[in-house]
Amino acid sequence: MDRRVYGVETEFGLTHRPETGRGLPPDELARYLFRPVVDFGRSSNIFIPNGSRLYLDVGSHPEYATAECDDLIDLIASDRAGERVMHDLAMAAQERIHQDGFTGAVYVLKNNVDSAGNSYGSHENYLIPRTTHFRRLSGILLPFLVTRQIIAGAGRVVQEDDTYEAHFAFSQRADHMWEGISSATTRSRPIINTRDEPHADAASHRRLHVIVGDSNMSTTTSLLRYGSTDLVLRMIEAGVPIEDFELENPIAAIRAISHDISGQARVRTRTGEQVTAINIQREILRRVTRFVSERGAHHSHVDQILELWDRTLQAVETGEHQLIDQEIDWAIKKRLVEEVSHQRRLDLNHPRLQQIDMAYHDVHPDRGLYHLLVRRGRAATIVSGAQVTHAMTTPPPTRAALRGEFLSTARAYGAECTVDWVHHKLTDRPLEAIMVKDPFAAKDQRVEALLDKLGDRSSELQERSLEERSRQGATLALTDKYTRAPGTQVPEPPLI
Ligand SMILES: Nc1ncnc2c1ncn2[C@@H]1O[C@H](COP(=O)(O)OP(=O)(O)OP(=O)(O)O)[C@@H](O)[C@H]1O
Ligand SMILES: [Mg+2]
Repeated sequence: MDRRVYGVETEFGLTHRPETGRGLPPDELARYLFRPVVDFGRSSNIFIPNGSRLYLDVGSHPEYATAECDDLIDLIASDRAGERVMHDLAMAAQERIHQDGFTGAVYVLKNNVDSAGNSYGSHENYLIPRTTHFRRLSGILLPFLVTRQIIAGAGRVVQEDDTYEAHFAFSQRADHMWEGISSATTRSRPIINTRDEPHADAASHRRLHVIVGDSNMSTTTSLLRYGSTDLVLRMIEAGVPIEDFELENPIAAIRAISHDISGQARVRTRTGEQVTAINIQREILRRVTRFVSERGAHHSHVDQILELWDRTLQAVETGEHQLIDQEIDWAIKKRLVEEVSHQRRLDLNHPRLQQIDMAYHDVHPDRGLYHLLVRRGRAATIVSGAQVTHAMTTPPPTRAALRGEFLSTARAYGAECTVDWVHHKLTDRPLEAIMVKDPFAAKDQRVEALLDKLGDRSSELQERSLEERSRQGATLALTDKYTRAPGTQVPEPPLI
């Protein structure tokens, strides 16, 4: 596929640390956090004007699912916008918590394990053609995903326990995966989830749901993670033959690889060969590079992705982690941990280093250590603050644009509506509900016609400025795009 739709869902860790005593229980804290969401959308599971979804499940890990993006930079900006939304909500929650007589700070962490050892995810979605043979796809993709952590892991300080000495690992999520492929997400945690909900025309497409990744702070790591996966998928879709690396036990392999930062951990393929993650990644990169040189780059970041991919493998192979310690999360974090451990003479088991690991993922722009490193010029980034602000209010030019416009217009006219990834419905006009199966469709005449029934939009609606919107709500993402000109009449809905 030349164009692909991508989406990322991120679950966040949430904690309250009061000045003394115990923090608020997680579910209560989550309710504080989501109060502005419920005020805005009358539910804790809503789509917002930028086309994304904000969601609080029964647990206490709030989720932000980006709108459908057809460009990697849009995807990364949209994911970052989710962090900013969570941060804004946390600050508003903190203020109300203080008003209610509690002390302390609210922390939102974009990581994958909390201090009690619970894991939460960062799920990737890729639109793929239905014609791709799924067995072949998973045969190639699984070894790629099992080993992808060496190029895109978030890094983790592992403390000594019954199994391990204290050490630094590639991934946070690797120890929490239980199956290679299955249709369940929560109980068994497969690497690839096969639940078939395409949010597209099921006759022609599937939505590939990858739930193995670590949440990334670094935007360059994100580019490598999504960009490399997209390239591997393209090669599979084109039917390019690739060496069979199917692993005998993908789950044992993912753990063994994570816990050996030298990249030398050997894992067995189904054919009995012993290979390292570097062997597998090198071979895949070689094939992808040849594929690109034969067919050309399909977007402007391909060269950057291939260069960073190669350099990251070289860093692992040689142990020269400084080659990537501004661009790849695990290496950025490892350098930081090593510096602190050296300066303060702490061994890796020291709780302070666990705190550093967590603080790396703090989404707070002043307090979070990843953000601090960016400010000090020690971590590279490819998405600007302005791009993130834009993504908070503006959907990418895909079906998300339709959803955003639909929501914003209905809100301006005070018309109740419901949307999901494919449906658009005005509550008062249920028979006119519109289904948009094409995730690339940024325009749809039927949606336009339905909105036209609300009024003469071009003369009655006024777009509000960013300044005006930033004064309105707890977060820019939960503000209205339009105001309605005074005196505008809203037409009566049809009698049904
Ligand atoms: N046709 C599509 N192809 C690929 N990605 C899509 C498509 N349609 C939507 N997406 C993306 O898929 C993600 C769906 O997130 P959502 O959390 O709603 O799904 P889910 O994980 O299947 O559901 P849940 O979290 O309720 O279990 C979003 O990031 C969205 O942008
Ligand atoms: Mg989800």
